[in-house]
Amino acid sequence: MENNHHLFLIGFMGAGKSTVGSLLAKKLSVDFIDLDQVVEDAEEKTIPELFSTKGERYFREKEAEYLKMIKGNKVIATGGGILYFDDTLAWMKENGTVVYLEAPFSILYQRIAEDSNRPVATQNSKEQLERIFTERHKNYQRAAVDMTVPSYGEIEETISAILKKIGKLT
Ligand SMILES: Nc1ncnc2c1ncn2[C@@H]1O[C@H](COP(=O)(O)OP(=O)(O)OP(=O)(O)O)[C@@H](O)[C@H]1O
Ligand SMILES: O=C(O)C1=C[C@@H](O)[C@@H](O)[C@H](O)C1
Ligand SMILES: [Mg+2]
Repeated sequence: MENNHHLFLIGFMGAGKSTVGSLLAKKLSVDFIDLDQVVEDAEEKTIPELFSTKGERYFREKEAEYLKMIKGNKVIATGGGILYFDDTLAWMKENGTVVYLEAPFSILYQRIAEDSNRPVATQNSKEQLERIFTERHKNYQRAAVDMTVPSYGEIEETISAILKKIGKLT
């Protein structure tokens, strides 16, 4: 059986995975999948509803399960907690390229602070969130050693940097 060749965008909440992912997919003329949206559609609940009714662990399990069902050659915006289970990264590496959209915590915090759709952001203080960020940043970087792209300037620059990294732009 042939492997998939997806492009997985990973990174903290507000890193731009959804925004960049959808524009990038258009440029590459491939389908875009927002994994958070896939989970919400399949479960017929919003992410805050899933967290409050079924719990975080249930959401994480479903997120990993639905990710592994995606076939083909797509740009996939993952959820910020996609590295929750170790084997998810192994699966992503076997099924495509993992790109980390990186930005400093101060910028990410500004982007997510006003939004109530991210339970991990609303349920933690700024200090707690920064600790979560510091821990995850190490893991995101390790997961995408040569594929880390700045995501705090112009969106077009982020897209060009990804295209360069994946060899679609010289
Ligand atoms: N260079 C950039 N790259 C990506 N996003 C940027 C950039 N500059 C500004 N932004 C803004 O940052 C926000 C990123 O939000 P987005 O919802 O795409 O993040 P996300 O990574 O999908 O978050 P989540 O994990 O919560 O789904 C958007 O409002 C986007 O316009
Ligand atoms: O960083 C996280 O843990 C999350 C990020 C979002 O993309 C969603 O997947 C959900 O809100 C959890
Ligand atoms: Mg998103």
